[in-house]
Amino acid sequence: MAPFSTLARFREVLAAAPGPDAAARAQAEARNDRLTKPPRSLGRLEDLALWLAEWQGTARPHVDHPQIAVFAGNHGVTARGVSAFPAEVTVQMVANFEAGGAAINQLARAAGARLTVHSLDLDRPTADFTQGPAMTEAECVAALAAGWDAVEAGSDLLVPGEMGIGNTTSAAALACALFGGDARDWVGRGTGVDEAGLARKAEAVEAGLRANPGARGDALEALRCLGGREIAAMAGAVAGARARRVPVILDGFICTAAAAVLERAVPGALDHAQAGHQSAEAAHRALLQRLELDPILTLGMRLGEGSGAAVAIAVARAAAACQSGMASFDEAGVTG
Ligand SMILES: Cc1cc2ncn([C@H]3O[C@H](COP(=O)(O)O)[C@@H](O)[C@H]3O)c2cc1C
Ligand SMILES: O=C(O)c1cccnc1
Repeated sequence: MAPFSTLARFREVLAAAPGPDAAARAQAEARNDRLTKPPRSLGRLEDLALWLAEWQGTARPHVDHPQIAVFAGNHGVTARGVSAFPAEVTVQMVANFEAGGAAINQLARAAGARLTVHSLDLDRPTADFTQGPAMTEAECVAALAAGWDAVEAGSDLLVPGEMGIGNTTSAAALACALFGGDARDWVGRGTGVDEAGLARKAEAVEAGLRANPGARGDALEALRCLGGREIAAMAGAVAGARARRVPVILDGFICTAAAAVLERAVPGALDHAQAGHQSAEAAHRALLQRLELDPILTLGMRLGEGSGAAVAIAVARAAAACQSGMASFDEAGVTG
C-alpha cells in the first residue's frame, strides 16, 4: 500500500527514497573491467549495465521480469478540441489492450515483458484545466497511489505507459509550468491535429496556466492542476519503483512530463530512470534536455502506451546479458 495520503507526505516519501548501491556499482565496474573485450567497446551498453547494477544492488544485473504498466485516464480538456480523436477512444483502447490487439501488446510480447493495464476512473474525466484545477488533492493522491501500487513484487525493470486522449495537451501544460517558456514551444501534433488544432492546444495551455496560478511555483501542484490521472499514476509508479530500487525506462513525451514532476519536486528523484527513446512529438527533445536524459533509441515513434520504452527493454537486456554472462580474461584464458 502506498505510504502517503497527502501531496505533502508524497513529497517527503520521495525525498527519503533510497539512492544507488555504491558497493554494487564498484563491484560491477571491477567485473566489467575484466570482461573479454577491449575497454569501453560495448559503449552505452556498459553504462546501462552499471546503471542496472547500482539500482538492483548486484554486480550481475538482470532483465528477467520487466513490467510494462499502462495507465489510462480521461481529460476534461478534450472539450477544447485539442485531439484529432474523440475522448471515447481511451476506453476503447483499454478494451483493445485487454484483448491483446494494441501495439503495446505486441511490443510487450516481443520484449518478453509482463503487461499490466490500469484504468483510472474512465467514467470521471478530470476537470477542464482551462477553468481551474484538473484534480482535487484527493484525486491526485489516489492516482499517485494507484501507480505506486501497480509496481509488482519481482519486477526487475519498469516501463510506465499511458493512454488518455488529450494528454499531450496536459503534458505540454505541465512542461510549461515546470520549465517555463512559451506554450507554443511545448505543444505538438499529438494524434495528428492540424494547424488550427495546434493553435487550440497552445491556447488551452495558456488558459490553464492563467487559471492555475499556483502551478508554476510547485511541481506537485502543477501535477494536480494540469495533469491527469494516468499522468499522476505514471509519476507514482516511477516513485514506487525507486522505493523498491527497481530501475525505470521512460517512454515518450507524456511519460517524461510525468517523470519531470518528480525531478522538479525533489532533484535526483529520476536518478533510477533512463529515457527509452526520443519521441517525434516536437517538445520531447527539449524535455529530455532539461532533464539531462539521453534517449536510448530514436525511431521516430510518437505513440505512447509505453511503446518506445518497450523497444528499449531489449537494449537493457542486452546490456545485462553481457555484464552478467561474459567470461573474464582469466576465466577464458585470453591475454588481457
Ligand atoms: C487509436 C489510438 C491509440 C493510441 N495509443 C496511444 N495514443 C496516444 O495518443 C493520445 C495523445 O494524443 P492527443 O493528445 O492528440 O489525444 C494518448 O492516448 C497517447 O497514449 C493513442 C491515440 C489513438 C487515437
Ligand atoms: O511521445 C509520446 O508519448 C506521444 C506522442 C504523441 C501521441 N501520443 C504519445
